[in-house]
Amino acid sequence: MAIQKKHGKGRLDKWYKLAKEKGYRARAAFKLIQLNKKYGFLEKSKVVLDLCAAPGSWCQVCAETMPKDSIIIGVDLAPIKPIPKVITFQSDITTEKCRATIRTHLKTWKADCVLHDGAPNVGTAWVQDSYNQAELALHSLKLATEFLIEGGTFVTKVFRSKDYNSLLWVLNQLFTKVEATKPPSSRNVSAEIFVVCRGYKAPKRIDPRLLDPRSVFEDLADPAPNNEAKVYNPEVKKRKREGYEEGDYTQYKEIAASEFIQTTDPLAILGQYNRLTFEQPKNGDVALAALDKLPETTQEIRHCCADLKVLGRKDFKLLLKWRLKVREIFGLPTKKTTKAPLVEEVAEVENMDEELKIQEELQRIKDKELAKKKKERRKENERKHKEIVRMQMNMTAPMDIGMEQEGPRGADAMFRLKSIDQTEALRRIAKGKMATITEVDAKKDRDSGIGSSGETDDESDEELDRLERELDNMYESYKERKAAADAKYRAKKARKEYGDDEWEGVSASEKEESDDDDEILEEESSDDSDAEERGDTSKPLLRDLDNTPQDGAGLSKRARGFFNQEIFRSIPGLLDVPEDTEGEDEAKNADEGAASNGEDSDNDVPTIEEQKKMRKEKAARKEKEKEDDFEIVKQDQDSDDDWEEKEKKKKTKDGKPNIDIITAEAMTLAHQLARGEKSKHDLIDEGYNKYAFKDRDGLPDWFLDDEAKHDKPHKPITKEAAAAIKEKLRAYNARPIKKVAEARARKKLKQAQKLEKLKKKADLLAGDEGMSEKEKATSIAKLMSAAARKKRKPPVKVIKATGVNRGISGRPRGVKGRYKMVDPRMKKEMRALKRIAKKRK
Ligand SMILES: C[S@@+](CC[C@H](N)C(=O)[O-])C[C@H]1O[C@@H](n2cnc3c(N)ncnc32)[C@H](O)[C@@H]1O
Repeated sequence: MAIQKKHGKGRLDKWYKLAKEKGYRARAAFKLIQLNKKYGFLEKSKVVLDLCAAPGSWCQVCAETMPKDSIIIGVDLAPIKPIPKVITFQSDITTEKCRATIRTHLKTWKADCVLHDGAPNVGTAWVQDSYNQAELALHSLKLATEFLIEGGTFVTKVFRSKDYNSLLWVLNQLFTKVEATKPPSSRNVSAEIFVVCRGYKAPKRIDPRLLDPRSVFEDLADPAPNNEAKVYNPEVKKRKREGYEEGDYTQYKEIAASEFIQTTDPLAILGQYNRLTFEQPKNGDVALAALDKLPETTQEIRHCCADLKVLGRKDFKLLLKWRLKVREIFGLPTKKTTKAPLVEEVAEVENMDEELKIQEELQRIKDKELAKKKKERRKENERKHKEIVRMQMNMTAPMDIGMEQEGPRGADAMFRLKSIDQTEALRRIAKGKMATITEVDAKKDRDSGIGSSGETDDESDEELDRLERELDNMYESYKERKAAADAKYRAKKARKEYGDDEWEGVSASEKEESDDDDEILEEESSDDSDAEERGDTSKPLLRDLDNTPQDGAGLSKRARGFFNQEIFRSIPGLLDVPEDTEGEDEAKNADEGAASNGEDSDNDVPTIEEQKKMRKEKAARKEKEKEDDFEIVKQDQDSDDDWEEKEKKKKTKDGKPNIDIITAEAMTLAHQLARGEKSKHDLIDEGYNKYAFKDRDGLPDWFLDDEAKHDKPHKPITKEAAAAIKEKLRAYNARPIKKVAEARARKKLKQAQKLEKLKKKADLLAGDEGMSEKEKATSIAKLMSAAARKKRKPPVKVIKATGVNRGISGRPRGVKGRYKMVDPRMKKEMRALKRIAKKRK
């Protein structure tokens, strides 16, 4: 992962730009906005105390969000430029003077909310920084306990350090709800976190120790380090997210090798140190010298001692064995020597040795296998990473990734029957229940294989999951980068998010959804028939959110909305809602067909051809019926919120429907429907295509996106439809742009206002009894001519770019109105141009 810079351009992120745009004094404003969005404490507050408020962006947010005439008090060590409706002053929040000043401002009022975003001077050691932050937070809490109203809210910033839990404990004693959260605008690289405490308990007496940093943050004994884990899992390195332990600030440590031999806890040394040294200390170490000369201290052992942090399990074992051997030579007690006196026990030790040997051999084989697998995985990772990078550089399309996999018959193939061979699932599939193998089944199946250990499978699963997640993340960041650079892509994405993509007939995904629903319904109807008998039809999971009845004809919501337009109402057979009778009819037809066929009577399921034929016959019958009868079109019950749909349905003045067809495909379809070349049944038939039954479950986004780009139905376009759309677009483009239209409208409005004024003045003059008719006429004429006179624009001032004005950018000092800067160069060029023009004449 790239390390985010904490300085320079790294700091100027989108929140910084947004803050500049919105006029906030710091990007921190968005932290409060986001916290308030989540918890909504500002809207209901009348008095807010902002501790450590400079430069004042939180105060700005408070002034914007809180009710009118609220009291906002901001205090900081640094001066705060005045903010309307906010009282600010300079003080240290840890002092008594600050407390007294707040009291004078608040008088008898209590604060509904106390905010604290203080940050002491950071840049010293991490431990010190985090402690100072926690201490400052505790000071702010102390002020909060004095000024906060019962039930009030306290928001504070803290660092995730070892003091964090102590602070949280204290907060929990004083508030009913304490939640820690990190708003999205807070940088990920920052250890800061915000704690929002709601419901101040306002106890009558607070134990002073609760707010005293010395007693709250007093050191607890560190738990014993797990050196065994450090030694035997050297690859898994724990990051020091909580900073370094007290007194343990250096990262590199070494110790004499003789210490390792003599210690009773060798694992502790292997876990904590970087190197075992053979260098003699100033005053000399006999044991170390002897150790250095021993033949057991081989070159390999020396290599291992040189850097303990790079050693693996095997190397550590080698060092431990070496230690035991040397201890024996030096006559130091070992397990063997302590057990030596008993003859029977010696025999036991030998036995253990043999077992140990076998175990070691097994371990060696296992290690070898693991190393091989690891190497393969690393290679695969590197290859995938390369591909992603290539894709991000637009050197390859996302679809190329994964092409080298073994395809539909490979080990990971979706339809591989081998993997379900030994499970229940195969039997269930054979029975026709279309059961799928669950993850658990599959896992069990894999783990039960002889010789394959569960641990290895789990590991590879985890690795695969990790890889997939990594791929997904990379694709997400690729999309973000593309969106940042490409406005069209952004617009497309936004359209997709709001489900406002171009209309494409019966969309595959919607179809898929409805198919899924059907599946569930089928299953439930078989299993849950009791519920149906009870009349219990409530199935909340399957409820349509917009409460519009499903037409059951397989049309998507967008398609239904399209066909709901007035123009299609007159087309018979398009909007009729298929009722349950349709199913019954079909069943009847099927029965009839079966009866007439005679030999097929056992087989209840008609073939696809038969179904199509039946559907056509039924459509013809219905058409005939409708020709005879009046057709009753069901009115949609629009909800009030559905104003967009209502607007669409509104007719224009001349009674024509207000339809907006924007694609050539939709126009072609509209033409075909209007001419009767296509019927509803044709549309339903077309809906059953290869795109409608695609299984997209579990497929990665990059793959689905790429599929969606290329693998979609091609709808026909006619020449006339294309021409009609072209004409429509031309008309759209001929309209003036919004700005021009607005400017024109403004001009018109001004003129109308002027005219209105003139009229009033003329009326007054006309009604003036002290004036003769002639005088009235002349003064009205004067008024009119004055109004008609155009205001003369003041002339443009010419300023010489010499003297104090030489090389300045922007308006020269003391110049008002329009101006033009000229310099000798410009003068000369103008003259030259004039000369040339004269010569040409
Ligand atoms: C991150 S800034 C606050 C930003 C502020 N919330 C805003 O929205 O503009 C942290 C502030 O804490 C202030 N500060 C640190 N220690 C303080 C103390 N003991 N008393 C008052 N202010 C302090 C610093 O002066 C600094 O301005």
